[in-house]
Amino acid sequence: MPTLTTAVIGYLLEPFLPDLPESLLASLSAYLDLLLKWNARTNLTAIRTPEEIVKRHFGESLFAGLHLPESATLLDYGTGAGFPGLPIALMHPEVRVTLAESQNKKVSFLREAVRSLGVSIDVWPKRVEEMPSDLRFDCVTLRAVDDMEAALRGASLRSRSKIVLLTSQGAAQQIEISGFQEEETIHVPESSDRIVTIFART
Ligand SMILES: C[S@@+](CC[C@H](N)C(=O)[O-])C[C@H]1O[C@@H](n2cnc3c(N)ncnc32)[C@H](O)[C@@H]1O
Repeated sequence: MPTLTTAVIGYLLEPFLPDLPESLLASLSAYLDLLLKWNARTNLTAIRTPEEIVKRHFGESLFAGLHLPESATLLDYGTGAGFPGLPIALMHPEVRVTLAESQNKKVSFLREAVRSLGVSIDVWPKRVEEMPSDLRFDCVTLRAVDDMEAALRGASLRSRSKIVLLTSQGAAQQIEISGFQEEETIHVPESSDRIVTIFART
C-alpha cells in the first residue's frame, strides 16, 4: 500500500495545482514512497512527514512547473532529492531535464528515482561548475542552494534564456543577476513568504 493514496496527494496539492492527472499523481506517490524509504536511513530532506513533503516539496515544485517559461532544456542546479526538477520533469515530459547534484548519496537516490519512475531525466553527478564549459540550458531552476550568490552566478553562465528561482521574499530582496532582469514574481499558495521569481536574459 502506498503511504498516501493518489486521492489524498491530489487533495493536498489542490491549492498549488488543481485537477492533476491520475498518472502524474501515481508517479508522485511512488516518488514519495521512495523518498520516505531512503530518508529513514540517509538524510535527504529535513522535511519528514509525508503530508509536508507533498505540500512543501511537491506543491512548490509543481507550482514553479505551472509557471515554467517555454523551454526545451532545463537544468536544476543543486537539486538535492530532486526539487524542483523532478516534479517539473514529471509534469513536463516534453522538457529535457538535467538534475545536477554533487553529493554522492543524493545522486544514488536520484538515479534510483529516475530508474524506478521510468522517466527520461539526466543526472549530472558532480558540481555544476564541472560541466563542459559550453553546455547551456534554456532554463535553470534553483531552490535552497547553499551559497546562493555563487549559484546564481553559475546559473547565469548556464542559462540561455531564463532563471527560475524558488525562494522567500526576504532573501529575494538582495538578489541581482548580472545579464538578467526580473520578469515576474508569483506568490506560492499556502505560504506567507515563498515566491517564484522568473529572470530573463537582457
Ligand atoms: C539545501 S539542498 C536543496 C536541494 C533542493 N534544491 C531543495 O530545494 O530541496 C542544496 C543542494 O545543492 C547541492 N549543491 C550546492 N552547490 C552545488 C553545485 N555547485 N553543483 C551541484 N550541486 C550543488 C548540495 O549538494 C545540496 O544537496
